[in-house]
Amino acid sequence: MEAFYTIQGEGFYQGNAAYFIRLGGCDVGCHWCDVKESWDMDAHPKVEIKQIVEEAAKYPGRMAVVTGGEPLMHNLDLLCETLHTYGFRNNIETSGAYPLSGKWDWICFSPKKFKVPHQGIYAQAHELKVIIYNKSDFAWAEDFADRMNPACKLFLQPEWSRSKEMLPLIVEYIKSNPKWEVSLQIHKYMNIP
Ligand SMILES: C[S@@+](CC[C@H](N)C(=O)[O-])C[C@H]1O[C@@H](n2cnc3c(N)ncnc32)[C@H](O)[C@@H]1O
Ligand SMILES: Nc1nc2[nH]cc(C(=O)O)c2c(=O)[nH]1
Ligand code: SF4
Ligand SMILES: [Mg+2]
Repeated sequence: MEAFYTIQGEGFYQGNAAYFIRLGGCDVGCHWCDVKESWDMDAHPKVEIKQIVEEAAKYPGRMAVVTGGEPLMHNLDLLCETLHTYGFRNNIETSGAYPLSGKWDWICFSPKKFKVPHQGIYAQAHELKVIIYNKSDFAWAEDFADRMNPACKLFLQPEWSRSKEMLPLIVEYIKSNPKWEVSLQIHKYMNIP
């Protein structure tokens, strides 16, 4: 759908330069999704993998973030292989709704109520990032935290339109449950992609 060099605004690598590759297509249907224009897979032209990676390699950063849409609706083996050949570190943002493909250096799993995650993701994710839309989402987040590998980083991220209401709750929650960290979508505050 699009590709751009920016600063990772979320999660563990927040603040680091990264080349984002956003793949078209998602059928998860989050009503608050901030890239609904990505949902229709057919609305976005197909681009050669080599062309995408050669463009990425023009920038000095060597961290790639593959996102979407739901990137795992595509088989990502060849994209990952090509990125690695060019010296990239491969990170993915996924809802976990489809089986994993590709070789990943970092997997950010952001589960959704609207489509159950695939079992394989729990052992493999490096980061769990739960979106907090209302108060009941804290208990929902804990349920996922229990299923993750013990080394998995845990983040709570306010749903953007609900930040004003949810942030004070997130702050208090993390003070009481310090295994969690906050993730704020800092790119939106900086007005960058
Ligand atoms: C647009 S999604 C694409 C990747 C994948 N479909 C997923 O949901 O993880 C990228 C990240 O943005 C988060 N996100 C999407 N809309 C958001 C919103 N309105 N507020 C906060 N986070 C949001 C998702 O939870 C996910 O972690
Ligand atoms: N700067 C920036 N950081 C991000 N982290 C995850 C994003 C995504 O949409 O997957 C994203 C994004 O769209 N922009
Ligand atoms: S899974 Fe990701 S891309 Fe799909 S609707 Fe939800 S937030 Fe948007
Ligand atoms: Mg985004």
